[in-house]
Amino acid sequence: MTQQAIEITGLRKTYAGQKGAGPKEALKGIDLSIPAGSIFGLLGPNGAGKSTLINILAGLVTKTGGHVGIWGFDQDINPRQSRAAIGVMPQELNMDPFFTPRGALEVQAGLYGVPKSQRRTDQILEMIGLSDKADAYARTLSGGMRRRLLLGKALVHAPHVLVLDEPTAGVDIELRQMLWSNVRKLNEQGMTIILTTHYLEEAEQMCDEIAIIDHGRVIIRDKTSALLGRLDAKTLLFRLETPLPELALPEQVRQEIRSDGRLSVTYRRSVTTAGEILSAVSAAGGIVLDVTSEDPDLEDVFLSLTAGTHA
Ligand SMILES: Nc1ncnc2c1ncn2[C@@H]1O[C@H](COP(=O)(O)OP(=O)(O)OP(=O)(O)O)[C@@H](O)[C@H]1O
Repeated sequence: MTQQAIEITGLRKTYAGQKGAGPKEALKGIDLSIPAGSIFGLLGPNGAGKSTLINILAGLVTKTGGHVGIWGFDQDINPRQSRAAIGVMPQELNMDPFFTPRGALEVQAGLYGVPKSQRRTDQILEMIGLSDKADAYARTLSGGMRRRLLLGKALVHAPHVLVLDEPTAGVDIELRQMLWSNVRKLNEQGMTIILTTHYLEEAEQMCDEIAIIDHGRVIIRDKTSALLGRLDAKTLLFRLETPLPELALPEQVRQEIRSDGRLSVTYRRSVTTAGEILSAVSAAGGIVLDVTSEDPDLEDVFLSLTAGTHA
């Protein structure tokens, strides 16, 4: 049996009401196990409860009910061991401006009780590409460098599980690639990775398995490939000689003009055939210069699962 890096059962969190508002039930009974050695994606719309879940794992938010096991340690019974098993790279970039990267890593290692002889400060600095900035004040570091330092800080105690909360939100392509190559390397060395991201394409490329959280509940959890296979949606893309008025197509078929001018028609293979769509295009007098097809991506899965649940 695969060892579970994380085992969560019946996890609930209710925040006390703020400014006259009633209590907020952010997690409504989450059951989730994350296999050791995997790269696991945690997705969901804003306010779904992802940060609450991560903060509970990190020991920063107290749960209202349920059980959390990290690397086999129950958070309530073995709080120290479960905390030592996990490292979290947070979203926010605020850090003490007077620390140098080396200083920040040393302090963090101290907080986790890593003895001096076991610290890997230079190795971590090299991995995150900050060796040449090791002794520069944090306030002189760029946003990208600070983010890399946050990754480094999450690694000082060599955790079994690394959690990345929106690690690539707003970062440039170069940094994104560096982060992902680091994450892949760490995963190859056996580290379990949990990440939240708004970039579905990224989750599709990086994650072995994905859970989608919505309104404090896990609404789906599956292997990434299986999740994509669940939808029988298909898109046909037409390059036409001249634009057409809206086609007469069944209601569930979505048509739009892409920014490159191509007509995109998305339909469900179990309901509509490609032939019907081609007929509608030619009935409208369309002259097709080129046609290609696209399979559904995670965004389609996501939209179809969370559609209609938001105000
Ligand atoms: N400290 C708090 N007090 C009261 N309500 C809170 C608190 N923190 C979060 N919430 C509420 O709990 C719900 C879940 O929030 P959470 O931040 O976990 O969602 P999220 O999925 O991480 O969203 P995002 O992607 O925007 O970070 C939201 O409705 C949020 O307003």
